[in-house]
Amino acid sequence: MKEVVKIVTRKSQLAMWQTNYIEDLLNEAGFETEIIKLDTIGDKILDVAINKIGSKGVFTEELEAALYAGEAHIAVHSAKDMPSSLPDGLELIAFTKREKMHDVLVSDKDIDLTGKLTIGTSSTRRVAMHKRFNPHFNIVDMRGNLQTRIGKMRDGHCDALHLAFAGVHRMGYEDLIKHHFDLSVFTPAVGQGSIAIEASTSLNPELKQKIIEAVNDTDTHACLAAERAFLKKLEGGCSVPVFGLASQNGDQISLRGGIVSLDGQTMIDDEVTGSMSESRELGEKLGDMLISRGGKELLNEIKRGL
Ligand SMILES: NCc1[nH]cc(CCC(=O)O)c1CC(=O)O
Repeated sequence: MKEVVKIVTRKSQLAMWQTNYIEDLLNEAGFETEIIKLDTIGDKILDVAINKIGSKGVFTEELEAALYAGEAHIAVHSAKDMPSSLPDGLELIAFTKREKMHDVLVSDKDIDLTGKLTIGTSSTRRVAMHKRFNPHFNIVDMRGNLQTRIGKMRDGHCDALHLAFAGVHRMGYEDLIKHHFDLSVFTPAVGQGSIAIEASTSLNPELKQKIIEAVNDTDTHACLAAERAFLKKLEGGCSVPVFGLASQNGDQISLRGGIVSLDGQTMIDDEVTGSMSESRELGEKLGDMLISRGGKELLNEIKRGL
């Protein structure tokens, strides 16, 4: 008899794509899989901006309850949606090989970036970056899953949606991409493009090891360790305008990251390079560098303004 891995996930189409991707990896490794689908607060409350809902784990808490209760062995998340600190007794055990990390503009129309475009997004990072780099854009809040947002765009709420390439690609909307943002200018949120596996620290160690072997990409894991350590130093979640992206070259990791004020006026950013075996320390180092340049004060000011 094959061993069964019980997987808990959100119900959205993107979450299901990502869960099916994990299922395939586990099935190839000889496991059977069972899916439990749950709604999170982030899925239920759609008329409030994410940073106003208040809870840090808006897309994670209900899934974590299933892990605590032992109803599921693992939860599947977009790595980007994971707070930098997890609740006691839970850990991220694996990260999948990353999809392309950059952001894109999606639209039915031809897009002229020099024009007065109305852009839909619910990310404070994207709003702040546009205020800095594209102050002529009009930004409107756009919540909901990808399908809902595209529907709202087609109803005339905005000219284009600002989204992660990864989600657009996974949902098959690539032909609507009208612009690819440059990674070095429009640096993504920490974790963008990777799928994270969360488990209880009391998960059977042998099962945990087998799941890691089936799912984890070592290079991505090292990059995400650096990015998440950086975010943790800044005590940031996915709702603050912090960006961070690590890339790996041989046994070296380079990490670029920063904070941008909500009005786009102030940006503190820097880059560090170091050994892949010390990726977490590298992230902490970059965090400390930004803090010494006034990063904490900037973040406090941002949090007051949210
Ligand atoms: N914030 C929601 C979210 N979480 C993960 C993705 C896309 C997939 C990914 O980045 O891994 C998205 C949508 C988006 O930002 O466009």
